[in-house]
Amino acid sequence: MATLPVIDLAEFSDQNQRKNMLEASRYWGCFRVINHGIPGPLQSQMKAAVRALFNLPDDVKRRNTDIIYSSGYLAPTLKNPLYEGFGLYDASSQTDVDAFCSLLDAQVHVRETIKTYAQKSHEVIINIATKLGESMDLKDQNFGAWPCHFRFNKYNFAQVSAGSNGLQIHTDAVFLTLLQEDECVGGLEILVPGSDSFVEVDPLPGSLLVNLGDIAQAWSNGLLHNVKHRVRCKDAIERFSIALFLLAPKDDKVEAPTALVNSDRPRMYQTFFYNDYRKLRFSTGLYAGEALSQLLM
Ligand SMILES: O=C(O)CCC(=O)C(=O)O
Ligand SMILES: [Fe+2]
Repeated sequence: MATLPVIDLAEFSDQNQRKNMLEASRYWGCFRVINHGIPGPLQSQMKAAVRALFNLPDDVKRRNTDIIYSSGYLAPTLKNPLYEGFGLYDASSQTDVDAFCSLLDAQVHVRETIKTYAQKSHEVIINIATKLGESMDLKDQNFGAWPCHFRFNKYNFAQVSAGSNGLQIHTDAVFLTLLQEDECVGGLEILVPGSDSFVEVDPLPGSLLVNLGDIAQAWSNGLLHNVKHRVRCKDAIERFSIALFLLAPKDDKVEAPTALVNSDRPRMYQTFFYNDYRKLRFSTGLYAGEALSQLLM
């Protein structure tokens, strides 16, 4: 099991927290946060709300269609039979969150929970992005304007699937992910950097996991690490997780700020558009960060 660095967001005046966050982001591409501001009861209510959505009839679920490339409902497929997911774009907009709930005829308490959770988790992800920016001496980034995508994941694990992947090895095609894992069912594994071994991520109840994705790697000019991870089925038990993704700059243009480019660290990636990058990943089937190498200078 990997013991990931734990960052206390309430103690950020302590320089060590800042240093630890940057170190974890550069090495693991992943860390935990505690004292993040999402109360435990809201986390439980959100999980119950997500369960309720997965219990909807199939034709209702399919109303959750794509807004940006591959952002909507994903039914289990032959290739990925254990996985099912809802997607909500743009989770930073209460209007969009409302529209998603209306499409699915969500009950009042489900709608209220999703709206509150979206608002709170958006505050948390912006707080983390801002602190990460500051740890790289970038003070003028308006992460609050960057679009967000919610994904609710369900893994239909059964005895016969033990040992197989619920979610194949991938990097997240985003800047940051804020993940509420299943507090009871493990299975998330991350690749130890520079090796081919996976380690299970140790659960820490009440905490949230932060992953850095491909956009963090490209936008930081290669400073931040896009963690490779997967979900394995261990037991015959349904697993749920809730991921909020901070995607990319508002104008869709991914380009390292000039402060992160210098003669020792020349610009690594061509400027590209985020939506094109999503399409590139899906069209090439390269889900574990390899598509980024096609954008190297
Ligand atoms: O379910 C999990 O724990 C991980 C989900 C994940 O990796 C993702 O949604 O990108
Ligand atoms: Fe992921």
